Amino acid sequence: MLQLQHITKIFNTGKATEVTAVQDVTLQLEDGSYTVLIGANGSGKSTLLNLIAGTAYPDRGKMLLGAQEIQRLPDYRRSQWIARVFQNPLTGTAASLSILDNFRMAALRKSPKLARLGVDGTFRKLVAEKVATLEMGLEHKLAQPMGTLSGGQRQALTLLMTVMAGVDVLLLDEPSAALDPRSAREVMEIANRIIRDHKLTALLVTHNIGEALHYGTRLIQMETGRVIRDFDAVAKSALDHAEVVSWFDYY
Ligand SMILES: Nc1ncnc2c1ncn2[C@@H]1O[C@H](COP(=O)(O)OP(=O)(O)OP(=O)(O)O)[C@@H](O)[C@H]1O
Repeated sequence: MLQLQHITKIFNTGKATEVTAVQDVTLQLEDGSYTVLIGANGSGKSTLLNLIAGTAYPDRGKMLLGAQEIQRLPDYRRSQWIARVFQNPLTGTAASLSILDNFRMAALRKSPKLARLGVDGTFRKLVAEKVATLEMGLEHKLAQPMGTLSGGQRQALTLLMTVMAGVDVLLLDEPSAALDPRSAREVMEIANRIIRDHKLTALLVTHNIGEALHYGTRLIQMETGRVIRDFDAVAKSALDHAEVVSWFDYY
């Protein structure tokens, strides 16, 4: 379980531009849960993801992954448990390296043992098998540079790499926002399958209300750094598009 206890993040403390991006947020993300986070621009969603990933540290509060306190651990230490997929398909993978080499790098992040595995045929076979499950035909293109693939293909492979690296928590930061509608749906479906099959604890940030309603087991809304709505799976399933859009009418 990932627990956030009274997490607060303030930027530009003491200056005229001071802003409390995340304010006293307490959340428990159960193992295997899939939480969708929505909120207007500037409501603190990305900052919250940064605080969980470790690219920013909270000013106040505690964060626990299982029994371990992680709020002061740098991102590269947390990356063995926590992965993040960004909006831009170019982020997170090396464009000039082949698909296979990108998988090797992802494995290296997790464990040098896996990287040793990476130099023999077993690893290639394992990657080919996993890539085949995407049903995009990419298992025949493992030597192709990542940069030559479409955005949807890159996002799908990025998701797969995070799982092969054996993480527990997956942060999805508008992963479909830069994709055409068909690729967006494809990537969201792949993410859904991966989260379910690998029992990941997932947190998705999206501005797409359709996605927010269709995916996940919980829906949270942030406003000015605070969690203002929190719906479990049952309450979420009773929501409709118009109602969720109305939550933004204030703006
Ligand atoms: N590095 C920073 N320095 C100063 N202020 C920041 C910084 N990062 C975020 N903020 C401010 O914190 C607040 C929350 O921003 P954040 O990016 O977390 O919102 P968001 O909900 O992710 O927005 P969006 O939907 O536009 O991505 C905003 O007022 C923003 O201007």
